[in-house]
Amino acid sequence: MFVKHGMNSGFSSLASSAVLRRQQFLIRSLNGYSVSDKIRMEAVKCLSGGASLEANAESVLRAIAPSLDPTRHKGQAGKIAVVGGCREYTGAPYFAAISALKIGADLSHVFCTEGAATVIKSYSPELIVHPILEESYNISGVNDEGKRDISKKILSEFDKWMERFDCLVVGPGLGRDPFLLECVSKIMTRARQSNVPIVVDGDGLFLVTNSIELVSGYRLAVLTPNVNEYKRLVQKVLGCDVNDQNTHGELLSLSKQIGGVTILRKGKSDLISDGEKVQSVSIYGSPRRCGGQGDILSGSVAVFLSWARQCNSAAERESTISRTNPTVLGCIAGSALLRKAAALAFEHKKRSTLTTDIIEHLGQSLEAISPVS
Ligand SMILES: NC(=O)C1=CN([C@@H]2O[C@H](COP(=O)(O)OP(=O)(O)OC[C@H]3O[C@@H](n4cnc5c(N)ncnc54)[C@H](O)[C@@H]3O)[C@@H](O)[C@H]2O)[C@@H](O)CC1
Ligand SMILES: Nc1ncnc2c1ncn2[C@@H]1O[C@H](COP(=O)(O)OP(=O)(O)OP(=O)(O)O)[C@@H](O)[C@H]1O
Ligand SMILES: [Mg+2]
Repeated sequence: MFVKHGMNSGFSSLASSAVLRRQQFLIRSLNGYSVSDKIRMEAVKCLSGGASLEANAESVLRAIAPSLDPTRHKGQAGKIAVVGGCREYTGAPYFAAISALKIGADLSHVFCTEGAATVIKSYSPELIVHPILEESYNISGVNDEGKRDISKKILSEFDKWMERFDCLVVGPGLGRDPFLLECVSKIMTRARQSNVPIVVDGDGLFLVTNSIELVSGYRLAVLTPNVNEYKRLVQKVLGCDVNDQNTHGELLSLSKQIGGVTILRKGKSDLISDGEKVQSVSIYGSPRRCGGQGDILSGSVAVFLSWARQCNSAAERESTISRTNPTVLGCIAGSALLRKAAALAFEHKKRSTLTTDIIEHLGQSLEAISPVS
């Protein structure tokens, strides 16, 4: 009994000293004010825009990063699921899922095809991999009724887990197989019914561009298009070609047209809009354009938006922030972190910088912005 009591008080003093150290750091970096007020004011400033469109991305990240409090249990820092991984692609879902863990999520799942599952598991024992998706080539002899049964089984397997997730990332390395995409549409519909946020990337954007109703009007959806994916989205939704003379107006219209879905348009500067305003993140990144950086971003946005949602409910209870959009905060923080990590990786590896090198710098970049103590 005595020992147990001693351990508890040891833990709580450890907890309070860690919290104290974090608060002291924040006070030093924010010059005065009450720490929580100032952090939230910074976050509000970032959302309310002001003269500059450039988001105060590092402040946003600091505002939403949870402290590493020993009283918290496994899962509270985020449970993320990536839906992706097929015959062609195993790297993309791995990059997204492992990035979520490296940033601080507690659990990261991958839902993929059976063939991809073995490969993804072999990359990392940290990931929880569910080999549930099917591609047409694998069920070529199956009739329509059999396909409906397979589809139902996939959905019920996914349903067992879905309520546990703080965010889904749909699309990295998903492929474009029609049967697989039809099943993923149903997964997205279920997630939406349960109010689980969805980050849509890669081939998920191919799916959504052709079936915009999957996300239309869903305020917990984030689309992260690259140059090609954006072009296709604009053509389909706005019915015109991309207009580089009206970048911000076009992004605003696109988001509004899809019912206020948050869009992160990747490029030289990342542009973010939820139809209300446009924010940009232009922190210097890397001149290397190796494949997979977008996958890091989608996994990161999933974690940060989950953290921002937790933050929001605490803030709302205190009536400090009345209008904050966690999906926008998540995008700003994700973009800033990826760019910072890419810059660090490039400093070391120069022309040979690869996505795995950037992932290795996520922790160091996060620590530089929001130190643990
Ligand atoms: N290692 C992996 O497994 C990777 C898989 N990926 C997956 O690959 C699938 C297809 O994604 P993609 O990004 O290739 O699809 P896109 O439709 O964006 O790209 C198709 C082609 O367009 C070209 N392109 C890309 N950026 C361009 C630019 N800025 N200007 C002009 N042309 C450009 C590229 O040569 C690419 O082959 C997705 O599921 C994605 O997640 C990628 O994430 C990359 C890494
Ligand atoms: N021209 C650029 N200059 C600087 N940074 C860029 C540029 N283009 C993209 N980026 C950065 O790289 C990140 C990934 O964007 P990219 O366009 O490569 O995505 P993607 O094509 O979806 O990547 P992936 O290969 O993972 O699918 C963006 O968040 C952005 O910060
Ligand atoms: Mg991509």
